[in-house]
Amino acid sequence: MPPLVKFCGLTSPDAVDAAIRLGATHIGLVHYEPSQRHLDLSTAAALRQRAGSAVRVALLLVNAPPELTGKAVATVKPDIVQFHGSETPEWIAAVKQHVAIEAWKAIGLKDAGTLERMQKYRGIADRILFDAPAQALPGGTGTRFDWSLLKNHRHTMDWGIAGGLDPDNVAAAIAATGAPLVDVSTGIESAPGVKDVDKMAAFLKAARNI
Ligand SMILES: O=C(O)c1ccccc1N[C@@H]1O[C@H](COP(=O)(O)O)[C@@H](O)[C@H]1O
Repeated sequence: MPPLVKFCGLTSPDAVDAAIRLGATHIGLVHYEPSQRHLDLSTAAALRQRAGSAVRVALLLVNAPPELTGKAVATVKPDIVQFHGSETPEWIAAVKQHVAIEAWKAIGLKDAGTLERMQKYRGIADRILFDAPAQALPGGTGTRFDWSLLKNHRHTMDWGIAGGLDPDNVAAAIAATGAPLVDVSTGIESAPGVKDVDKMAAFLKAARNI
């Protein structure tokens, strides 16, 4: 079964069209002001509408307060909210009580202890996205984590990997981890926030031809 492929941090209609044409299964829109891929809610809503049902759309939020989370979901109408900050299971459960939405939780994978601690998201997050531990920003930095940490891990939740993936390393990352979903942002850009269609195509080819 080829892995699901999510292109995150799309900022333009052209990038959305290319992701769909090339066959990505998911796209991500970032609403987080410090990010170079930040979209205001009306721009995110327009890109989400453009995607229609051709791909699943994730809205990435970082520690957004409840009112903002509600407003963002109501405005953008994503299929998924990707919580990419330090949101607790209680936080995500509270959001899900108000809005029926698929919730992904990004986890900065530092060591084996992280794999134990993240069990508290079981039954609350619909997918865990393993990423590199937070740097200056909590994600989107092109930083890898140690893939070998997942080698013998028995997964108890749906999951995927992110963090420093690119067309040259994604096949090795899938081989090392067995990831059913790969998520990339920096690795398919020509400049921060600008997606490169050739890199998007190369990433999909590498992820699917293993
Ligand atoms: O893209 C961002 O700017 C961003 C900001 C804050 C949190 C997460 C962010 N991006 C997500 O981080 C992972 C890994 O990205 P990369 O491939 O290493 O650049 C991915 O899910 C991005 O969408």
